[in-house]
Amino acid sequence: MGNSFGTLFKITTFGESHGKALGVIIDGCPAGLDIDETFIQNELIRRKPGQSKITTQRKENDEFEILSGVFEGKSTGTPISLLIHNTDAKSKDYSHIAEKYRPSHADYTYDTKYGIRDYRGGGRSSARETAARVAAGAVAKLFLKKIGVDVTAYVSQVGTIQAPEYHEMDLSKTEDNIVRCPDPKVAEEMIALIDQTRKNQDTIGGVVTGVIKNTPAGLGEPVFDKLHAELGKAMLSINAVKGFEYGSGFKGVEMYGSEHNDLFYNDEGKVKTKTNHSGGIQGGISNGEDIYFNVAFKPVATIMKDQPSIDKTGDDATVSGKGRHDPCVVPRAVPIVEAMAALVIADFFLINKTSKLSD
Ligand SMILES: Cc1cc2nc3c(=O)[nH]c(=O)nc-3n(C[C@H](O)[C@H](O)[C@H](O)COP(=O)(O)O)c2cc1C
Ligand SMILES: C=C(O[C@@H]1CC(C(=O)O)=C[C@@H](OP(=O)(O)O)[C@H]1O)C(=O)O
Repeated sequence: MGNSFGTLFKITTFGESHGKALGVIIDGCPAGLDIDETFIQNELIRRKPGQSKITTQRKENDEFEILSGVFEGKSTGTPISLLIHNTDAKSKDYSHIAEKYRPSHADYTYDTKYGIRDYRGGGRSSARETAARVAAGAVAKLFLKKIGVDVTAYVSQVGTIQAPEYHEMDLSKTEDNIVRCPDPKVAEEMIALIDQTRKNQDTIGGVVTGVIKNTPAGLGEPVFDKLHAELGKAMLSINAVKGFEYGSGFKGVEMYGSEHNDLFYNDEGKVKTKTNHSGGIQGGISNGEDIYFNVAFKPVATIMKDQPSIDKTGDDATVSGKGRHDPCVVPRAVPIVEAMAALVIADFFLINKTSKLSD
């Protein structure tokens, strides 16, 4: 609850957007894992702010320091703690929201719950916190690499502009453009739309699709902690997320059972299905097919225009758009979605180790 996530591969994050630093404690990473710091840094670079004209202009390098849990390049089985300093906060630009509530951000709800709010940027509610998740997710990815599981994500929609289905594109091209859509033509249209929206002092939403390949069959709990339920929780815990669907998702309701059922066949001794409307999960448990899912992100709340709102006393107030903000979150949300997915799969992999005598 609160600041922690996971059962056996557990993380706790800490820190605020304009505080001294933020970080994560990873508790449960098995000992003996090679902790490739260059890989972790690259994942943080993929998420960091200030990377292109279609992201927030705050410039953080997001360099990290490991404080514990790693010895001679390997995890020791003790908690791994990892710190990222904030170096470009410019907190004075945010005093205008000390007493006023930005529509659709977390200002009002934080004040209501705690009676005190770090108004510098979004404080704890800022997606800056997700840097810590990406660092932890990178460690989970290193663990998953060992067992051959591959977690990727890409931008599949911005506004009404949509990319083709994931199997119709080369996902290795996702990092080739600043919006992180593997289809170069669609990517260009998405970038133009985000850029125009930014110039209009507005923001826009989008969808990130996650694809997990080579998951062993059998991960996930059969009742409450189903694999898709945990993936859904992980994704819905990311800032600005409004929807989660996996496999055929909401579109599946338009099909008949005869079309929707994934027919089994024997592929030289391996059980496979001819279609994958199940999204690689049946009964809450992975079946070995690709796991794929969509995560919907709303348009960013802080827009660069004046908007009517109220202040702390309930009086009418105008909130002006100040500070440095993303015009659309999805390009930078890609590594966050991957990180959260990797944490869920790593966690279930450890949990599964205790579910069968023969393992
Ligand atoms: C990668 C990423 C970047 C974001 N950047 C901004 C931003 O610059 N400005 C903003 O107002 N919200 C931004 N958000 C969304 C807010 O953090 C989020 O709307 C806020 O915490 C309120 O939570 P909610 O939208 O989930 O209700 C971003 C979200 C993500 C995932
Ligand atoms: C700094 C980052 O993105 C921030 C996410 C964010 C928000 O409200 O979510 C608001 C902006 O920053 P601040 O907290 O200063 O208002 C973004 O720049 C980051 O992701 O590292």
